[in-house]
Amino acid sequence: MSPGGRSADYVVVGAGSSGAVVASRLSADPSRTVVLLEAGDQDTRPELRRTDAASVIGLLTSDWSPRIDWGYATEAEPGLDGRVVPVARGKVLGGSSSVNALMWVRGHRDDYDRWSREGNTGWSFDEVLPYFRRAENYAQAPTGSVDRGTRGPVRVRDLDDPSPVARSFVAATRELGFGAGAGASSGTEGFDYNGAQQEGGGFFYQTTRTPDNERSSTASAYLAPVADRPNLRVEVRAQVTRLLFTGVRVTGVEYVQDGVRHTVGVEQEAIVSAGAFESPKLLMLSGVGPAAHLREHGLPVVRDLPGVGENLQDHPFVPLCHQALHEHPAGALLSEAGMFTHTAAGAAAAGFTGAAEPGRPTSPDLQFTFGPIKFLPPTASAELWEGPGFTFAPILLHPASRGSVRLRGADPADTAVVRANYLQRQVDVEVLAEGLTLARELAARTAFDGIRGPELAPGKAVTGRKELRAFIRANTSTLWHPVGTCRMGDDPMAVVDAELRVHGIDGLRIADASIMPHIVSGNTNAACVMIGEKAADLIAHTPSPPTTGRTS
Ligand SMILES: Cc1cc2nc3c(=O)[nH]c(=O)nc-3n(C[C@H](O)[C@H](O)[C@H](O)COP(=O)(O)OP(=O)(O)OC[C@H]3O[C@@H](n4cnc5c(N)ncnc54)[C@H](O)[C@@H]3O)c2cc1C
Repeated sequence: MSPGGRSADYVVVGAGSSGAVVASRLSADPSRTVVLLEAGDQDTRPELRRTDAASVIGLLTSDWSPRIDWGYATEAEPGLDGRVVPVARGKVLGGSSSVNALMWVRGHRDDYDRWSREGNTGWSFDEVLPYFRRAENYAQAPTGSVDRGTRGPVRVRDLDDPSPVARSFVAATRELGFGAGAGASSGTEGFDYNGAQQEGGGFFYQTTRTPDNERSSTASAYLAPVADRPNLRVEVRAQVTRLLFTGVRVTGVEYVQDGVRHTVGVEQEAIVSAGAFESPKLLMLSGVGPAAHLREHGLPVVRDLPGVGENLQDHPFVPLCHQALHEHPAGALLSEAGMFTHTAAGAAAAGFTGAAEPGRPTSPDLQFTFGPIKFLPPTASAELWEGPGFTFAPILLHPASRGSVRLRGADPADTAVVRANYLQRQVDVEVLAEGLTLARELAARTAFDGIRGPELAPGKAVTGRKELRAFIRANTSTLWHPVGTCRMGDDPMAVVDAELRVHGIDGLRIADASIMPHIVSGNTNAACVMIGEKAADLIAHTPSPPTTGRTS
């Protein structure tokens, strides 16, 4: 049946980093019909295409930002002195890849090997590498680097002209003895964190910038070039409100577009790619989730899956901001340089998810992003914002804390209740405290002589461990990387199996950030694109899958 009809072979929910990839790849075979339903609008607003730091900040701060964002915020966070933390989520074609900060980071080899060690067959680094490669089109494939994709849809570039202050950051990492890593490339000045060794410091790949300096979101990379496919129908302003079942098989999808309710039949499979908040919310609204919670909201239970909405992980960070002594050129990226390393606190707590964990994680637990802009706490006085500055942002890569996503009610228009539980576990505070100390050591290097003004935040009064901890709890926020809420695995709390099929349900997969068992070591967009690529392959090679046989 044509995708313009009342049903399609595949219905994909959400055109973000993963969903746009799934729909594009599946519809490459003209014998398959694909409908892609996106709650947001077209990505035609010019600001969504621009890549300079000011435009990227504008996506979050303009008066029109609410039109391209879901408006999510956490509940009052106990670990953050009761603060509520806004968590941006793109609501537009391309999803969060249309609004993100453009850094392209694959993560560490061990991130994926760990998923595989835990029983997720097919997800080791060597097995996911072909999907990163399939996605990537590196403008300058680094010499000496491990497998780099050069023909994929997503354009990835070296930072052509880093700002002088970002160069100071990289020089400071060298002064402190953080190397360039193995497989060093020239383009990134000796730092290929997407190569054989992630540990080290250098400039970020300009994730997804095209030669004409436009954002390469999954909408522009994967959907725009195939817009004329007759077997692919893309609907925008189409918010999916419910999956429709016959028994435990998904047979349709209900959505509301411009106030009108529609349904589309599912001949083969529905693929939910609505992101780490909206995917579990949609499952729960459809009767798949923790039974008691669904009943609490008067929802019929199709399948009791207690893990739906659990295991929420994110990347919290805390800023260390300096005044600059003189004006410096605006950066090309919001964060131009960075570093990946290990902390003593993290090492001491390694295996923090339990002694039974098969193999301890070996990937870095601390990332820095460094930007040629001021990033100050919301409480900072107006005069601190005056004049130029630069910011170190230590990021907690592997939080021990876990949060959750729950329904606010049975109305699909409500955002979900997000309890991130940031810094619930003390070790998370300790890793960030080490990060601030390391940031101060970097800022003190000769590389910053001549540009280093006073430290504005935390400020020189905040020195002892106790004061640093208090600063961290008062000022930590998110890098907008929520994952893990429909976790892949084969235990009672897992939601999907290693082929991304929802346990106990037929004709339904999830493909997005929510399937990650553990968050990856770095910004999460590339991993989500990889998940979309791999999902499409799993679906294309698997005839309509039977029930997995797992009981809830
Ligand atoms: C401000 C910001 C900056 C970031 N910076 C970076 C960065 O520099 N580098 C990096 O690697 N990562 C970055 N990230 C994170 C990265 O972009 C995300 O992890 C990734 O895009 C998530 O992909 P996803 O497919 O899981 O979800 P999304 O890309 O968010 O896609 C979900 C899509 O589903 C749609 N949707 C949701 N519910 C429904 C529904 N019911 N019906 C229909 N459609 C629905 C949404 O509108 C959205 O389009 C950033 C994120 C943000 C928000």
